[in-house]
Amino acid sequence: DFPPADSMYHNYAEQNAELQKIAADHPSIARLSNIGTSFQGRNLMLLKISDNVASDESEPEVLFTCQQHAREHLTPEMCLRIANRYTDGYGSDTAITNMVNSREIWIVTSVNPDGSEYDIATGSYRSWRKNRQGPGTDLNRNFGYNWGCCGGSSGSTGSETYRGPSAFSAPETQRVRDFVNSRVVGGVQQIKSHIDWHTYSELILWPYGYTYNNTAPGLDANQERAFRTLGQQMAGTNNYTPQQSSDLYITDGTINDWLWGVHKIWSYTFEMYPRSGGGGFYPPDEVITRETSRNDAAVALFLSYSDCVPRVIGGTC
Ligand SMILES: NS(=O)(=O)N[C@@H](Cc1ccccc1)C(=O)O
Ligand SMILES: [Ca+2]
Ligand SMILES: [Ca+2]
Ligand SMILES: [Ca+2]
Ligand SMILES: [Ca+2]
Ligand SMILES: [Zn+2]
Repeated sequence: DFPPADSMYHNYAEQNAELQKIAADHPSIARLSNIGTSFQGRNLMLLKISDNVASDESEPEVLFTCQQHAREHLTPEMCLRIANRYTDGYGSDTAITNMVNSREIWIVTSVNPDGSEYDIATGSYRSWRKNRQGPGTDLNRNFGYNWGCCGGSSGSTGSETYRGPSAFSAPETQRVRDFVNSRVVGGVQQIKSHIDWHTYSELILWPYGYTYNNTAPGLDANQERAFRTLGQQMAGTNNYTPQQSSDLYITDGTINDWLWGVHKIWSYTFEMYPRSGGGGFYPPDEVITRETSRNDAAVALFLSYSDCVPRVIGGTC
């Protein structure tokens, strides 16, 4: 479990108890399931938030994923805050009510529960990042778009950015892949936009990661401008730094590149607090409320455009 000083962070069992409570408290707009299991057999929990939640309605779908990286424990707190706000606020907050009525929101609170539990198992942090399959795979280098193409990952098993022996070699990325693929209905991908939550550095990132070029096959100038414009507007609300992810460093096999490259899902990464210092991957639990609520406006803005991101530059879908 977490060190006693950091007891406000949710371990895997506490995450799931919180999710079960949300679903129990809001049965008409929240429903809990899973996308399958991790390498060690833990359920990868999936919360759906929408009106008529038991029905698959023809409403634009939005995905939030948290904790691909084990030690980034602030990110399940962010997913839980979104889950709580968009259920508790229903019927009282106009913007929240409108989003829940007009979209289907999917939340995966922890993509890497095995790694997360391993990181805290001894009561002292282990700085673990990867999954727990063999030497560990960096899940955010294991997705199958331009996998291992471009020096943005490692082929060494001991590396923190080990891409795995093949694309989608990790059960966890396979389950995310299968869920997203399952949302192609009548040949149309129902998920329109996505945020992957990480720590740390206080950044808002958009594709591609595999190339320094702002435009590339499947990402034209208008699309880049839409990504950048919404990224900049969201950054205006939380004071993160907006940039193309390759401005940071080249990455290949990321969730963002796969979601955009294969499915044309408008996919961002948010790197949360701290910018630097601040406890690094392990900020004290006293910052949880401040640093998750810091993103409330960005999430609201994102959700308002989440059905059609090009609208942010006057486009249509
Ligand atoms: N959380 S982090 O420190 O590992 N950074 C992430 C950030 C990241 C995510 C997507 C593209 C480029 C960079 C990573 O996967 O490297
Ligand atoms: Ca504390
Ligand atoms: Ca609905
Ligand atoms: Ca639907
Ligand atoms: Ca509706
Ligand atoms: Zn990360």
